[in-house]
Amino acid sequence: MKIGIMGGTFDPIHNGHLMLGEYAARQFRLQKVWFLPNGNPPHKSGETAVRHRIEMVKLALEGHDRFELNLYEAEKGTVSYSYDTIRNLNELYPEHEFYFIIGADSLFSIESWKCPQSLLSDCTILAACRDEKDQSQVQEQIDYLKKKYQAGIELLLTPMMDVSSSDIRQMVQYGMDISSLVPPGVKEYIHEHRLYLTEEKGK
Ligand SMILES: Nc1ncnc2c1ncn2[C@@H]1O[C@H](COP(=O)(O)OP(=O)(O)OP(=O)(O)O)[C@@H](O)[C@H]1O
Ligand SMILES: O=C(O)c1ccc[n+]([C@@H]2O[C@H](COP(=O)([O-])O)[C@@H](O)[C@H]2O)c1
Repeated sequence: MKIGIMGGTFDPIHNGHLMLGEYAARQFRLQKVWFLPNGNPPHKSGETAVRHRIEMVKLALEGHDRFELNLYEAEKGTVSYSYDTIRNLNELYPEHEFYFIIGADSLFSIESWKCPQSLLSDCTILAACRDEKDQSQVQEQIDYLKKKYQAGIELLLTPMMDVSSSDIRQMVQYGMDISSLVPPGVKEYIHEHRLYLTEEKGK
């Protein structure tokens, strides 16, 4: 089966993440997209407790038949590096073909990730470009990485969706309405558990 991997901190998950999963599935005929909230992100700190982030992912995925929650990184207990996740998923599920979905900006930093050669050899990367004017720059970077690492990287075209988890956290703190940015269940969860009301996040 062709499986998309959407890794992220999802603090909180938002409509941009869901849109990315939908476009990847449609454009590359992925049968499933697995959402992997990371327990200990390699590049961020002070994130909300993983149990909250998992619950919000569960609520957001309701009604999306192709989307599934995968707890591999969340339950790992150590920092989750993408190369290690993909290597382990390939071992656990040799019958599947994995497509790692990332924002195109990550393509410009992926060489500083842990073991990029391993990650780039073990799966196909789908790099989402959100801005048409940047498309040629992104294509140049794809060509560079493909040549250097013999990598499989494809351009994923998505509409521009100007939303990020950091914006949402700030909006909640300022008492602003986030209804258009997250699924209703996620909005309710954030309010019920009083997440993001202060700079210190829910533990
Ligand atoms: N609005 C969006 N449109 C398309 N892709 C997005 C969008 N927001 C995030 N992504 C992608 O989703 C993946 C997971 O992102 P993450 O969970 O870090 O969310 P984020 O909104 O970027 O968070 P933060 O604002 O806290 O950095 C990344 O590959 C990121 O590039
Ligand atoms: O493996 C790494 O070194 C690495 C470094 C930065 C980010 N990642 C992964 O990339 C995905 C999206 O990360 P980000 O920074 O866009 O939120 C998420 O699954 C992270 O675990 C992975």
